[in-house]
Amino acid sequence: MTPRSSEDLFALAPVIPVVVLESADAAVPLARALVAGGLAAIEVTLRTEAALEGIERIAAEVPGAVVGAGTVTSPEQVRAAAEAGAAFLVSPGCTPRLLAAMRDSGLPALPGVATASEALALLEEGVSAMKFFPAEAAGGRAYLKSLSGPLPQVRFCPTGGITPQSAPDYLALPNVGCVGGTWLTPPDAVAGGDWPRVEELARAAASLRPKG
Ligand SMILES: O=C(O)C(=O)C[C@H](O)[C@H](O)COP(=O)(O)O
Repeated sequence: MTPRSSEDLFALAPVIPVVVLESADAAVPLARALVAGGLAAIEVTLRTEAALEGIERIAAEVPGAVVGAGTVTSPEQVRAAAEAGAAFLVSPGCTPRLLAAMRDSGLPALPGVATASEALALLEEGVSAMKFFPAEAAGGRAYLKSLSGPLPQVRFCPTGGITPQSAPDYLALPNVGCVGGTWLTPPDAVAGGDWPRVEELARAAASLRPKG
């Protein structure tokens, strides 16, 4: 399924795995393991040299995967990600230039915010789905719960410091669409090609439910 909106992304799974690829060769088996475990949406961060090629390979070779680009911080990166075949975009923060480029790409996006003012600025632009980053460091679940009072129309994907233990508490909030995290792809498992372990972690994450 190709997500047409950020709400579509939220509907794919309770967790978006955030993936740091040191080698493009790991991209396809890693994505296959995540999809086999039940996590279709995969965010490949543009923090490494291998990221764009990894996105390209996943988009071309892994049916069922919805691969997006994370750590998008410039209009140039938006264009490169779209060219590589990214199906969605995620950024840690947002600026007017970055938002304009995201819009121009036509791809669903989760621009990052960490405060009420930043969320209001995006709302003024008609954006109501956002990444909340860095979730734990910026105030965590309590902070997001506080935002749901004055800004009930915003839905967040909190990311940054989230664990399988804390994810169900976040998912229980009315303003959380899904959560993001790197715990699905431990660096040693990826480096060692331990795809069964990645699939197992994905399966556990795909079955996470809101607490309470
Ligand atoms: O800059 C970005 O857009 C990122 O990709 C930041 C990541 O969302 C966090 O680094 C997640 O990392 P964990 O806290 O290990 O789950």
